[in-house]
Amino acid sequence: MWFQGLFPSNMCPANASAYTFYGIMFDAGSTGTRIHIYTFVQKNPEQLPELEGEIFESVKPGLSAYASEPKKGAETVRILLEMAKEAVPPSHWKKTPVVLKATAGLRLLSEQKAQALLLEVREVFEESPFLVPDNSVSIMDGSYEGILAWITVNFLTGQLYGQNQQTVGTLDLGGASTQITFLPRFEETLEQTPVDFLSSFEMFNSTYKLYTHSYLGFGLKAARLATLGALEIKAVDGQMLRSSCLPKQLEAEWHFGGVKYQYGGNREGETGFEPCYAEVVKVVQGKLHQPDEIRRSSFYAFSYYYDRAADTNMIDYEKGGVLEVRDFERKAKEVCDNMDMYTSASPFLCMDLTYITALLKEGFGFGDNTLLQLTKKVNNIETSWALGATFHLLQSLGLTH
Ligand SMILES: O=c1[nH]cnc2c1ncn2[C@@H]1O[C@H](COP(=O)(O)OP(=O)(O)O)[C@@H](O)[C@H]1O
Ligand SMILES: [Ca+2]
Repeated sequence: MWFQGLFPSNMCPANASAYTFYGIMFDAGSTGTRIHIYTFVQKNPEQLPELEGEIFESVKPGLSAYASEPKKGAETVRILLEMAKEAVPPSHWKKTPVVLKATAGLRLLSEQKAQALLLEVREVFEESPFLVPDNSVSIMDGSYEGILAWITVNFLTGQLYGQNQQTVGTLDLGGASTQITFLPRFEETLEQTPVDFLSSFEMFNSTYKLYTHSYLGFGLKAARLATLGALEIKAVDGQMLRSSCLPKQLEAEWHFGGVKYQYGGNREGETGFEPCYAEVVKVVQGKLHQPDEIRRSSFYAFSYYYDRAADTNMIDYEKGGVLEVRDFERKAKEVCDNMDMYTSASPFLCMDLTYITALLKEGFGFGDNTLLQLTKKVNNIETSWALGATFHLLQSLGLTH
């Protein structure tokens, strides 16, 4: 494969006859739309390209918030695409591919609304000076989301080439869905796993049989709605949704996926970690497959795992850090049992930390001492499925020279 030798550029000597090319990947997530502009350098025709850098920008809200105004949604993509015109020299525009992949936010919309949004985005792409491959705007299959993020992290950490490959599992917690992906080490894991949780993938001349699954409706924001009971009632407008995970006196409004929700604390009843955990655990208990082997492995965790760990100073916002699963529980207790002290943060902080704890322990079945490597960037590249997707794209287009 062409990117067999695609090493971080600091590993190879500079060469005067270097050839640079680019790839543009849009991540249309449920909470925001992001552009990743990757630069690759081919030092000479015999060598394979290297990843040189990334330009990253994002806007909020995500495309699904424009379900009823698809043209307005596509405008957000146009604005981000303007950045690509700055980043990529005009001489390269025509051969630089641009692709958008949407995730859980669009998966949850009606087919008609999702297609209307994708159509408008496609028009924005067609009007741009970039290369628009077939199928350049689509909703990505959930299993690819996990696989491609796994490829990104294991590529960036150097586990997909060289000797002593020790791949790491990945945990992604989005707004509407969540993914778990790892390379099973034990035969029993393969035997005990439903077939649709296993995916073979070829990369860097090796075939990896990965365990991967995307749980739709188990992202952090979808879980808030499930905890509040918003998914069980038909007309949410005007209904006050209450939870013991929210500050007692709180009453507020929240817009998500084009719907307005009113929510508040348990004025009369209990508040705090214990009643909150009891509420939240119902959302995950018995709903997820629990592979035994993950109790003995460590995982890279990003997206909302990272954000909430950083919000509560468990890790450094820039550098990330290593936590145990029990650290999320400890912090959830601290926040939920002292909600008055955390009034400046999001009113959902207690619920979010409690959900992360319940998802990890009761959902996936992680042990209290499972290690989580919280990571936002490796070598200054975002840990996102977008890089894995770009490798795949460039390979399919044969864009190596
Ligand atoms: O490239 C990225 N860099 C940093 N954070 C990202 C990136 N992509 C997604 N995220 C994080 O993912 C979370 C939102 O998930 P998203 O909007 O992608 O929902 P979804 O995956 O359920 O569609 C946020 O924590 C956001 O910071
Ligand atoms: Ca995502």
